[in-house]
Amino acid sequence: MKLHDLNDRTCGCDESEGAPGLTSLNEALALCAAETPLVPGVDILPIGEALGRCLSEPVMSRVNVPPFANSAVDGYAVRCGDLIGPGPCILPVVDRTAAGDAPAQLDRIATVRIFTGAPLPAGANAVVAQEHVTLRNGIARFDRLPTVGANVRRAGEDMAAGDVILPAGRRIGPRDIAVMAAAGVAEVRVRRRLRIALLITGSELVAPGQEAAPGKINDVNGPMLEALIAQPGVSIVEKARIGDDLGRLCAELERLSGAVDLIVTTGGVSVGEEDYLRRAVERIGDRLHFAGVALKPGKPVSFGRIGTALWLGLPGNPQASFVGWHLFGRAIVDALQGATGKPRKMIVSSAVNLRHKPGRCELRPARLVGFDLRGRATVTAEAATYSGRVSPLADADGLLLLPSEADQIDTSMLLEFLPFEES
Ligand SMILES: Nc1nc2c(c(=O)[nH]1)N[C@H]1C(S)=C(S)[C@@H](COP(=O)(O)OP(=O)(O)OC[C@H]3O[C@@H](n4cnc5c(N)ncnc54)[C@H](O)[C@@H]3O)O[C@H]1N2
Ligand code: MOO
Repeated sequence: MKLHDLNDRTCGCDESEGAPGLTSLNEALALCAAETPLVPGVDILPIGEALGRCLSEPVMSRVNVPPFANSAVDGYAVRCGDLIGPGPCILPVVDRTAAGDAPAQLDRIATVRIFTGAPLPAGANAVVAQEHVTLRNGIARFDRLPTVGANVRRAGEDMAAGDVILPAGRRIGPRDIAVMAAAGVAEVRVRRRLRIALLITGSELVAPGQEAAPGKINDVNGPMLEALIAQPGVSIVEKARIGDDLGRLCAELERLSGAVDLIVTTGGVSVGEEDYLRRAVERIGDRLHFAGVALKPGKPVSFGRIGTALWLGLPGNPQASFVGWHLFGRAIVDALQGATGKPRKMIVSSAVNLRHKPGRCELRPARLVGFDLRGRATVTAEAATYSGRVSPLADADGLLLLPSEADQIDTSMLLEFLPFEES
């Protein structure tokens, strides 16, 4: 990956001084949560098809887990009350029980040969592991007396029938599927699939691989956002690339607003004469919740409503578009689905001193490089953020938050870091 000239200033991010007229990052995130309605409607899915979907109601265990007391080891089931004195204990083996068998009976001074997972014989209350037992002519002998419950997995010790095992709003992961399978849950109710439209604007754009005439560039945001948005529970039902034309944009936004839950646009959201998105939403939309955030990159990011559809206007610069989706797009998707989980966050320190211009929070692609003397993760980042550059994204493990008021970031400061979930 090429090293960038640290002194070059071609980004445009710092064109307006400070943050006049911009909404703070926290306020913008609060508006995303407050102004996003929960989508109506649920799907009922087999648990094996529910990965990544969001529970619309709590899930309860249908059974006790385990459903019956069973042995945690291969060994010999005993009744502790039979075993008195210092030992050794000498007991006849009167039965044999394996996983899947119906429970045996232990109703006399004896032992039952038992295997891991087999139901504990009625009357037995402990299992002696076979490593501590010698067996000769059907007689088991062991020296150490077991305590009541030794090597026994009690019925319901993991989960009890009726227990809430997963809360509403949980985004289902592989571990949740394990818990539901154990609890005898076959199907779950999850929020219905979101319908998202992706509209990439810019007269300069061509599809990657297509011959680019002078003045044209490859569309980065289209393929990048398709990959970022494509999650279980979300369908991109419309995607289009259109030129900078106010009339066409208005018509397209109006059409899409009746068909989807969320319209995501990129480009054309800043202050230039060819930037039509805000004007289009002001003309045909119902609300503009914010237009511009004290954030770098991503300053022009905007959020509003057109009819029943939400609109997220991401900037054209690819790094700004990426950060805008990471912060606001994911928050809006979570709110539409009623997801209660919070994005993962780490506290790190920078392995190198960094400079930052006060006024806007900055989210700079950064790489995890090791640990400091206190065991805290350390990161390195480029000396500046260039929102038009794409290559720093591939090198990064996450986004490092440089607080808006800080001008110097030194290696002793604690910083927030948002790790990427995908590899
Ligand atoms: N006078 C000012 N100019 C700019 C300001 C400002 O405050 N005052 N803000 C700058 C910031 S910050 C950003 S970010 C950009 C965002 O502008 P837009 O959202 O209107 O985006 P465009 O002007 O359409 O494009 C910006 C840039 O990105 C390239 N681009 C656009 N779409 C794509 C795509 N799909 N794939 C790859 N590259 C794309 C486009 O060609 C431009 O170079 O505005 C600054 N200007
Ligand atoms: O270049 Mo701008 O700050 O949004 O990304």
